[in-house]
Amino acid sequence: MITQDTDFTAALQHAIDTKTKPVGSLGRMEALAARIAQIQGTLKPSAETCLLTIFAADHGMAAAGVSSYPQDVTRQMVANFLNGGAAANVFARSLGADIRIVDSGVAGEPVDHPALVSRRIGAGTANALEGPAMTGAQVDAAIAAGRALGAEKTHAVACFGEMGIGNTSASSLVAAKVLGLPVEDMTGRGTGLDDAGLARKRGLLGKAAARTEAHLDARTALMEYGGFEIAMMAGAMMGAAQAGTIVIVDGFIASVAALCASDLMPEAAAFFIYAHRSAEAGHARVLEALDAEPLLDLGMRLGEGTGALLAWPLVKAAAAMLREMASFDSAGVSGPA
Ligand SMILES: O=C(O)c1ccc[n+]([C@@H]2O[C@H](COP(=O)([O-])O)[C@@H](O)[C@H]2O)c1
Ligand SMILES: Cc1cc2nc[nH]c2cc1C
Repeated sequence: MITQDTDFTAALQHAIDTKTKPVGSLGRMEALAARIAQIQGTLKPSAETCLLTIFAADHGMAAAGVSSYPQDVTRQMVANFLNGGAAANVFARSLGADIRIVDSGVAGEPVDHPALVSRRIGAGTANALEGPAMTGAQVDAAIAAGRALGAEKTHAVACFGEMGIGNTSASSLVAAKVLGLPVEDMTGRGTGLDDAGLARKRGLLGKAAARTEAHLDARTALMEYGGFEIAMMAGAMMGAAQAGTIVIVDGFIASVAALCASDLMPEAAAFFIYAHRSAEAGHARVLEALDAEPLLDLGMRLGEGTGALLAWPLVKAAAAMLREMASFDSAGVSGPA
């Protein structure tokens, strides 16, 4: 938990305001720097290292045709991540971030690769359109496994991403239940459904939502509708916050995981920095509920942690500004007249 006192907060604002720039001229970068300083409890923060963890899992719902891509893509993309060919790999390499891939529950036989981190809860969830996606034991195991991974403090910044065909459906249902809103308002095109596909998805998710009460706590919502990767990511966000690590939250699915993490562990929310506004309908509602204004708006809707990676340089630069910029005093520059 962040427990910086009012002296620290005052000293922090003073440090930002006395940098060699007109007061407030670095705009939102100033609030970002302050946030990082609060998280790290120092006026000389640093965000020089970054680890992206991608959680992959499958969804029983995928078989009902809620996505424009087949379920096999989840497994094929895991191979692509391991071969370094996905957008997340390219962005991570380009920016100097590290990356690890976690099998949270990909359908079929376990993927066999030396670099893959296996935390399989099962071979995909059950079909949440018909009954609970997972058991109580499975949701608890997924959260616990994520929490342990997130708590490993190896980097200053943790980005979390996901891969799972059907997981925008799972996320829409989880968000709707946690927020007590109609799932129709939360449902979007995911990987790219056309109008007919979206209408069909809306109908299916509406029926799935009708199985349970309008409002559910985060654990129950994850159990009824979630995915192993979403629950594991929520746990990882909680673990990272507990370890004092800055968490950069990616797009729609990651924000739903952050919503769940904030519900399960309210003090974790102070460690979350929202990377970007996804083009997925429903993200705006979730961001609003979280009172979050993301750093970027690039029209992206890929997932994999790609938006989080792109936000990391801003986080890194904001920390460097506070740590390294001269003050009016130290540089001998005249302050405001
Ligand atoms: O992160 C986002 O905002 C986002 C928005 C739409 C789709 N995705 C990605 O697309 C996949 C889920 O889409 P769908 O249509 O299969 O539910 C999953 O692998 C996500 O990483 C991700
Ligand atoms: C190709 C592809 C890559 C992805 N990465 C994240 N979600 C994805 C969905 C698809 C379909």
